[in-house]
Amino acid sequence: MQSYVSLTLSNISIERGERDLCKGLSVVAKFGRLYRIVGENGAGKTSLLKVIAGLLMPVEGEIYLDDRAIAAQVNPWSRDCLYLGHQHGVKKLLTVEENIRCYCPNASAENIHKVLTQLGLLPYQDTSVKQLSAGQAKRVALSRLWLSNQAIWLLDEPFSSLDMKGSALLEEKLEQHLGHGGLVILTTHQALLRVDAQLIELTL
Ligand SMILES: Nc1ncnc2c1ncn2[C@@H]1O[C@H](COP(=O)(O)OP(=O)(O)OP(=O)(O)O)[C@@H](O)[C@H]1O
Repeated sequence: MQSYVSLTLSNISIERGERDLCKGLSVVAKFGRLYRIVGENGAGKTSLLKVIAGLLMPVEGEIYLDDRAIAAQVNPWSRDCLYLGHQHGVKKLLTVEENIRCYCPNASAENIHKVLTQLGLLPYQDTSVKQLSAGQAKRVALSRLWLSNQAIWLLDEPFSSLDMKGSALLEEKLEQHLGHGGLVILTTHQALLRVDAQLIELTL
């Protein structure tokens, strides 16, 4: 994993469907910390995550990784940034293991076994995702975090559908990522029990 100091959102304005979602938002997000985007339904939390992920263009503003504008990055942004949207992003007709192999084609059999064990998915390794519960399918989607090399995790509602054990497991993983110098920016309607969150408030 590459090491960085900060991700800076500078004067970001986002508009969707001719509605302003945020105007002139500036945040310096430090690596090693977790940022939680807060705001009511429709405030623009998902939209802001998509802007940071490079999936949506802001009407103005710039994003910098340390002192380099992301647009000017030589390496693809995906090398540093893992975005998990609140759609599961799992292929329902594939098995659990096939999904994980799609996400991480270079993962060793040993690592995949480890991740399946940690996420309680080992008994479902060869089961197609369409036969899983919502929480189990969410665990498949989240397996990317266990195999990720990216420093920046952008997570839209990562706790949704997870039971208490799954939520604790995910928080532990986030804590570990921060401890390794990673940066997490997420949305969640759930209280975080283990990790301190800095808030990015979206209010217009
Ligand atoms: N594809 C789209 N085209 C036009 N407008 C959109 C589109 N997607 C979302 N919007 C609008 O953008 C606004 C912000 O949506 P967004 O999903 O970012 O909010 P949110 O804060 O994540 O909401 P929630 O808490 O309900 O998940 C909403 O008013 C929504 O109607």
